[in-house]
Amino acid sequence: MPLAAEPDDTHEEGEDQQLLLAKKGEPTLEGLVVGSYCHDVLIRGGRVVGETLGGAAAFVSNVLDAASPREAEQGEAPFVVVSKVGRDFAYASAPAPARRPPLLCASPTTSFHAQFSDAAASAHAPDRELRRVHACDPIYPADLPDRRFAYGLAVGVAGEVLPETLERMIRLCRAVLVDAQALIRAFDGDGAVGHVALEDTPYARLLPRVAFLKASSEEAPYVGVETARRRCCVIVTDGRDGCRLYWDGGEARVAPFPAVQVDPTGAGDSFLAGFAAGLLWGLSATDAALLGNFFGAAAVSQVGVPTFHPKMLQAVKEILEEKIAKRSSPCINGTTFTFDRSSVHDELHAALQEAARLIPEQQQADPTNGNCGDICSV
Ligand SMILES: Nc1ncnc2c1ncn2[C@@H]1O[C@H](COP(=O)(O)OP(=O)(O)OP(=O)(O)O)[C@@H](O)[C@H]1O
Ligand SMILES: O[C@H]1[C@H](O)[C@@H](O)[C@H](O)[C@@H](O)[C@H]1O
Repeated sequence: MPLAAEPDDTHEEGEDQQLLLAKKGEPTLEGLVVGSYCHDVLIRGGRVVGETLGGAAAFVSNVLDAASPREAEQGEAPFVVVSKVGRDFAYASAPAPARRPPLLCASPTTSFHAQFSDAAASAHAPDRELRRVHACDPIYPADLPDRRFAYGLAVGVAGEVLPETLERMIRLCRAVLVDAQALIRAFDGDGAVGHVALEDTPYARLLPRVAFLKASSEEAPYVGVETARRRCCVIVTDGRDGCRLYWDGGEARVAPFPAVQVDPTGAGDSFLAGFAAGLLWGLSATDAALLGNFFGAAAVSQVGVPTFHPKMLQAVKEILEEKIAKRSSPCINGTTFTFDRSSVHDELHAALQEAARLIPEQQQADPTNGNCGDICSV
């Protein structure tokens, strides 16, 4: 694994201007995912019921690889992951880190204990109590590659995406999508995860330069949706109820897909990546959120980072190719977005609902699933 760079915040605006022109031969829809892989320990009733690869970067990579349109039929989806782990990292050979290796640091890998309680089975209780047990180094601006990207995803889990790092992402990427959990998490002396008001953080001033901010319903009060929607499009996810989008001048509810939830971990991450993939396919934000909901539902159906059934992915790809023949242009590649539900929204939902029937097939096919038992049955 490559070694992490030393902190260095010497990049200047002028220097970044040099990067504005994409170099010949670079993929035009290349993405930049920033946030660290981590270790997740899942605990129920005082007993460890699962130990898995975690970190939004892992869930996001998994979905982007599965759902992004490919410029060529073969090969990996074009995106780079900037992530940090310690020498204790236990999942270097798992598919996401193996494809896009993290930077190696002297500090230990970020690690979370997720405590599930029976209350989590009720509709709107918080899914789990999270405690950060170890924190790896932050990701510094100098850790980001010196080139332009079509889009960026800021998906920290433990405060590793510093304000200056987000600012550099904004300079490097044409459109940046941010998970609020990267901005508003606070940790007490015991590592318990709490939240601070976004407005009180140094990230607040960057919001007008962010395209989309995604928050869970638990995080939404700290984001201040009414203020934030005047600066960027805010998406509030609400578990099995799907999500809502709020932009300056409009809002939309996007219906969920049915799922048998066994582990809610990574639902929000998978949602955001599915949403980004939808934008890459040229969908409006409200239509792209259908793909977010689809992959959120697929994520909760398995423990840890899900493995998608090839038949399901093929079905999704065929649906997108068919329905999006009527698309305008890839929104993520420009500076303006369309938000409203399109005329194909309901057709797309119905077709994806058919594909969602194939989600449980993976659970049966993958022998590593089910060994942990249900983490959080509902
Ligand atoms: N039980 C469920 N059934 C169907 N879809 C679900 C379910 N739970 C989550 N989803 C989908 O995933 C999306 C994200 O879920 P949620 O709102 O729970 O995110 P989150 O709290 O950020 O998740 P996490 O922090 O665990 O990654 C939802 O908007 C929904 O589309
Ligand atoms: O692996 C999980 C996942 O990335 C969640 O989205 C995040 O909330 C947790 O902190 C992390 O441990």
